[in-house]
Amino acid sequence: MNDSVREEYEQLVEDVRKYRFAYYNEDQPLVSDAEFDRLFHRLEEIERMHPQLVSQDSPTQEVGAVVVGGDLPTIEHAERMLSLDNVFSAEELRQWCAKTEASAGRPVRWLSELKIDGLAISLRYERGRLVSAATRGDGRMGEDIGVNARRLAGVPERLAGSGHPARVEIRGEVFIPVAAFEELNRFQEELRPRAVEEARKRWESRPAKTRGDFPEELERQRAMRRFPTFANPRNAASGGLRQQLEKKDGLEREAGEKRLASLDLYVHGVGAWPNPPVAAQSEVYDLLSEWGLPTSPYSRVFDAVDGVVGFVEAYGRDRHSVVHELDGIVVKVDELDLHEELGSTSRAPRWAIAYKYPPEEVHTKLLRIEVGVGRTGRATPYALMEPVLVAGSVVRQATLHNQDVVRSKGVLIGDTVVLRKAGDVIPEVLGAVVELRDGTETEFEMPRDCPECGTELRPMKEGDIDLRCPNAKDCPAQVRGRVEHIGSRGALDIEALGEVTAAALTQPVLPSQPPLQTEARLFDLTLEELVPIEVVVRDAETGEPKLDDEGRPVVRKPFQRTESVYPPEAAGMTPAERRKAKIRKIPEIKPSAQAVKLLEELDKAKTKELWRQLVALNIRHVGPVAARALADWFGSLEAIRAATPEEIAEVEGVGQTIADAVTEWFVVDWHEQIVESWTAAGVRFATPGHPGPGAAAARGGVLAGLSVVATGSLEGYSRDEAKEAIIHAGGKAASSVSKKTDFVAAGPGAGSKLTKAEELGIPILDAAGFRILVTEGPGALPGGTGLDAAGDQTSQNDDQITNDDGAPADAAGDAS
Ligand SMILES: NC(=O)c1ccc[n+]([C@@H]2O[C@H](COP(=O)([O-])OP(=O)(O)OC[C@H]3O[C@@H](n4cnc5c(N)ncnc54)[C@H](O)[C@@H]3O)[C@@H](O)[C@H]2O)c1
Ligand SMILES: [Zn+2]
Repeated sequence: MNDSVREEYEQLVEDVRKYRFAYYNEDQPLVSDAEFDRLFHRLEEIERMHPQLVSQDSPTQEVGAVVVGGDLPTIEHAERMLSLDNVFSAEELRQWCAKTEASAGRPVRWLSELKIDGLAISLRYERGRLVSAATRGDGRMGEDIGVNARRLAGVPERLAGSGHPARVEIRGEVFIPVAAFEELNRFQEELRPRAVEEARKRWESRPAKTRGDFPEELERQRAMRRFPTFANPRNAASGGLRQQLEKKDGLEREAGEKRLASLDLYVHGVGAWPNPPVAAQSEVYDLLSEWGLPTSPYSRVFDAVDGVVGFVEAYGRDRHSVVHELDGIVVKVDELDLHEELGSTSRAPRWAIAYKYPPEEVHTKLLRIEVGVGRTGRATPYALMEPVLVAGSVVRQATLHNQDVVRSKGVLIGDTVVLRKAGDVIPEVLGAVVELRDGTETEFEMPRDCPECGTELRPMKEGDIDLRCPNAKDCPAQVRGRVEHIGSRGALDIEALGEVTAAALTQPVLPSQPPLQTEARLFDLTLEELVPIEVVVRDAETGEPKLDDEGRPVVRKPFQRTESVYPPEAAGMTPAERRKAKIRKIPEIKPSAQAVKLLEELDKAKTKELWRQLVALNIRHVGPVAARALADWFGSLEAIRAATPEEIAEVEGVGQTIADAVTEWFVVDWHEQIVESWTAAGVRFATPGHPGPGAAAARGGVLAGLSVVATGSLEGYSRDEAKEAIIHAGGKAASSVSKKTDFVAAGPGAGSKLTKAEELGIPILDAAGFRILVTEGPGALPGGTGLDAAGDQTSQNDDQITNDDGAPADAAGDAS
């Protein structure tokens, strides 16, 4: 063996010891579990290759924590508590099962259980009475957590039933269920303002002359440290069980009580019980359950390994359907006589194995915090991290929402942070690994000015946490957002106008003056303007510029292509003449197909429906549904502009919020300019043939005064089309069923709205009935109008349909 291996080995031993201590004794992991497992595996590998290295005190021979020197007294286990060996793939699992069956010399039944991500405890019962409770510790000695364990719901003071052994150690896992964990963190949050208030009281009780100003910010930060957001349930459970409540008082005591109350337990084994009256581990569980101990409802026994692998795969897909966090599956030989026969190593039994799922929580480095500005001007800080694989995808960016969230997470730039994929998709920074700081980390400061246009950020309303860039008119980020929105499917649906094109038009590298400083000139764009544009290619996910091999941003020219053509002097020459004159083709810059398409599509968009034009104006709250209602009622932008807020609010499907937003929109100069220049460019802000405001109702539309709910999928109508048909017929397209609803049209997939309608006795129509209703009116329905059941003809404006974002989530794709 060479020196470098020895060196690596010694480093590994040292690291594993250090990480274990931090993890078990301080509930403060320094590396992620995946990283720890990797190091541990490497250690095992080196020892397999160089057995002479293995000494008794190698970490591979030990169960885990060091228990001496802590705050709690220690207790010796009657039988050692062991850890488990790991496998990381179905392949390794099958190999392990095959090997185990070979050692057993006969087929084995496999008990498969969820591996609970909690901490192991041992409950010692003598003749059915609880005498002590301890953590696993180093396997021989554990910490005495009897006082707290006695308060867990799953720990009976006396076992139920009879025939209890003289002595038995019941092993289990203490954990915090996912739901309780979320509640616990909410509780911690609620304690913080209370802590600040207490501090304020103490401050007020001091003589006014000496006390100075109340240090509110300082107290807020102190409260954050006293009642932090827990990063994961396992560590919160471990600390919760090992806390000494009697030493706490006040809010700390309350927090401790809450934490203890959030703990739960499943038992999964026994120790120091020489002759249990059963033959299988699964039967042990039945017995424990009869004794009143909580066993896991998720365990299954399989005759063949395929069943086990299926179990592993099923929970791999469905991890979040379980009440607790799990980090793997534990597979145990069910037959107890084989446990004896197979025995254990000094660290783990040979009759059980833990299959570990890939991690969903990882550590990575927080490189920078940047601030993005969106369509409505909101400034959102987001974390840029060293790329890391979590739950199957590479993550490098996560939103931090606002400056308060950054502060409450306590992360500094340069920190090692804990990253999790929440709800399986959205990456979330949970917090920092404070112990790994080296002093070079810096605090994030929310920039004073908009990073895109330099205007000072401010809250729009008093008390708003979010800061916004007030420069709505020509902040490039906001213009880019609005232009992209104009192209989206819920607005003018312009395929060539996606995010890259929007960026090219509003924030190009070249020319230095972007073609669009606001959206006013959108319909005046010319090929000549488009062709020279150069834009930086940005990562769709992070918004960061993509870099080439030499670290320079990748720049594209989406609107130009190069074509080789003969120069003008070659005009009219034959190929032979050109050859003779040595005239070659020269490259010439031409508009790309993308440029041509964009202008064509823009041209077509000018005469699209009025409601689409309204959505394209980016008026707050005016999304497709509200825009349709406005367009149907007023028939033109001119009529909408001429209306008072009261008149607008009276339109079915529109309420005061939208009405105010619309009226306020017209007051702004540069908004008027948009309307003017779009009109001049040929945008049609009117529905041809519309007879004027209130037409449908004035015409006495067939549904005038009636409220209709459409639910489920109605053949021949999309959701929006169904609403549109109702509004068009002069009716009110309501989104929830109430006593005021006159008809419910229900197709396949209709859920609670249909049930509600049945309960209320509201007439229910299928797609065919709905078609008759919206075209010919209720009188034409087969079997009469059904209006007897629906008394109220003057349904009110009670459910206005607003959409804060003003658009559906799907934006048009970018063809470039
Ligand atoms: N991040 C770090 O720095 C760090 C340090 C040390 C250990 N760790 C992590 O701790 C774990 C290793 O510790 P370990 O020795 O406790 O091993 P382990 O967690 O891999 O497996 C053994 C434990 O699983 C528990 N368990 C859960 N459900 C069970 C069930 N149904 N049946 C039987 N046992 C069940 C038992 O308490 C048992 O002691 C690894 O996940 C490792 O990544 C992390
Ligand atoms: Zn700005």
